[in-house]
Amino acid sequence: MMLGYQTVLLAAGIAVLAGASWRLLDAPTFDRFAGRLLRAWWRRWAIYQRQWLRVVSACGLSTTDHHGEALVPKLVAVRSSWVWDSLHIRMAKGQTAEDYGQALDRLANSFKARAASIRVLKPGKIALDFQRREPFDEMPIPLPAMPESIAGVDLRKLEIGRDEFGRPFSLDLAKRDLHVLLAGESGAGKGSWLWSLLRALAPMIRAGHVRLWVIDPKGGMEFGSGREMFHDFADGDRDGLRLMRKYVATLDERKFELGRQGIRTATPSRETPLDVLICDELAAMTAYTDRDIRVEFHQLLSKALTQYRAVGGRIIGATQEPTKDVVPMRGLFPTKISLRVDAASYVDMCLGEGMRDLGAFADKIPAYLPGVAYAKTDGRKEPRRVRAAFTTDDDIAELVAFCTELGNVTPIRPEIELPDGTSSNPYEVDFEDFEDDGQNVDEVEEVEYFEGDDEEEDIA
Ligand SMILES: Nc1ncnc2c1ncn2[C@@H]1O[C@H](COP(=O)(O)OP(=O)(O)OP(=O)(O)O)[C@@H](O)[C@H]1O
Repeated sequence: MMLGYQTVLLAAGIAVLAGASWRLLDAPTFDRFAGRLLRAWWRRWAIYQRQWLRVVSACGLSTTDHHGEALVPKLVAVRSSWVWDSLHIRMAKGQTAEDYGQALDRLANSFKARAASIRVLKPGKIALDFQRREPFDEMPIPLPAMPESIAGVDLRKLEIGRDEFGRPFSLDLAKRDLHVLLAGESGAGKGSWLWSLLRALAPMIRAGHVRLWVIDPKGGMEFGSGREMFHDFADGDRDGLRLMRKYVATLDERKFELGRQGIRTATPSRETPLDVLICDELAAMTAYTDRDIRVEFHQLLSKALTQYRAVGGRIIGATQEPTKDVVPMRGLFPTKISLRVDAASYVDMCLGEGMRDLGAFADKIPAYLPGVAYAKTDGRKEPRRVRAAFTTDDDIAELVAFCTELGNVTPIRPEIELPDGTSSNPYEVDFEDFEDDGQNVDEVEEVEYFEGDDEEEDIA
C-alpha cells in the first residue's frame, strides 16, 4: 500500500516532536542514546564533509601524485559527544600523523574548535578530536549543603559536584565506588574531590560511623588542617606505613571477628565503622621512598583493596602519575577519576585501556578549570566529564568543627618520649572508665548499607 505524503509528514513530525520532548525532559539520556548519533550525522554532512576539501587544501594537507592528480585525505566517520567531535580520517598516500600534528592549530581554527588533538587509530588512519564547547565555563558548581544528621547521608549518593549536563554527580561508597583512584597533576584539583567527599560524609564522621585514616605524605600540606577530624593521620612516609599497618590489622581483626559470628557484611556503626583510608600521594608511599617502606606498603595496600570491602574498608588513593610503577594495583580500584594529567598516556593508565579513544581527554582539560575530571565507574562504558565543587579553607574549618563537636572522632595525639626512654601517649583514655550516657550519638535508624535494596541509582 502506498503511503500518502501526509502520512509520511505526520510520522516525521511526531518523531521530531517526540525527540524534542525527550531532549527537553532528559538531555543527558537523550544525548547518550540518540543525540550523539544525530549530532554526529548532522555535523558530518553540514560542517565537516562540506568544508573538508577547502580546509585540507588550505591547511596544506592535500598533495599530488606523479600524474599531478590530487591526493586528498578521506573523512571516513564522525563521532560526537556533548563536548568533543572526533573525525576519523584515512590519510592520503605519503602522509604521516606528524603532518596533521603540525597542522592541528590551523585545522582547529578552520573548524572553529576550542582545542584539538590527534590520535593514531591504525596504520594510515588517524582521529582528529575537536573540542566544540566548554560547559563548565558557564556553569557554577554550588557546594552541596552539608547534611545535618546521619539520616541525611545516603552512602550511595555522596554528592561531589556536577556533570557536564549540570546534573549532580555522586560517589557511591556503599556498592559501586568501593575504592577510588584519583589522578591529576599538581593544581588539577584533587583536593576539591577529596574534601567534597568528606563533607558529604560529615554527620557519619561526627557520629563515629565513618572513620578517616589519612596519609598525607607531603608533610600534611593538603590535609593538615583536618587532622582533628581524622581517626588517624600520617604526614610522612614512614608514619604512613605505620598507619597502613594499623589499618590492615584493624580490618583483619574485624573480618575474623565478623566471620566468627557468621556475619558476612557490616553495617556502618560505632562498633563497625566504615573505615575510609585516604592516601593523598601514592607515589610517596609506593615509588619515591625507601625500598622497605615501598615493598610493605604495596603489599598492605593490595591486601586492603581486595579483602575488606564487605567489612567496611574503603580506599581513596590520589596520585600525580598513574603509572605502573606508582600504582601497580590500579586494576583493583573499581572507580577511577582522571583530573588534568600531564600526558595523554596517563589517561588510559588511570581510567583503563581505550578510555581516551572513548573521549576522556583528561590531558586536554584546561588549566583554568581545576576540579574538572573524567570519571569511569564499573558498569558504565563511557567516562563522564564532571567538576567537583570547591571547598574553601573556611568550609574546611566549618567541617572540622562540625565533625569534632560531639567528641566521637578519635583525636590524634602525639606520643611523647618519657625520661626513662619509653614513650607514652599523654592523652590516652581508657574508654571503659566512662559510662556511655547516649548523649553523644546521633539518633539513627539502622540502615543496611552494604546489602539490601538494589534500588537503581538515578544516573544510569
Ligand atoms: N573544584 C574546583 N573548583 C574551582 N577551583 C578549584 C577547584 N579545585 C581546585 N581549585 C583551585 O585550584 C587550586 C589547586 O587545587 P588543589 O590544591 O586542590 O590541587 P591538587 O590537585 O590537590 O594539587 P596538589 O597535588 O599540588 O596538592 C586551588 O587552590 C583552588 O584555587
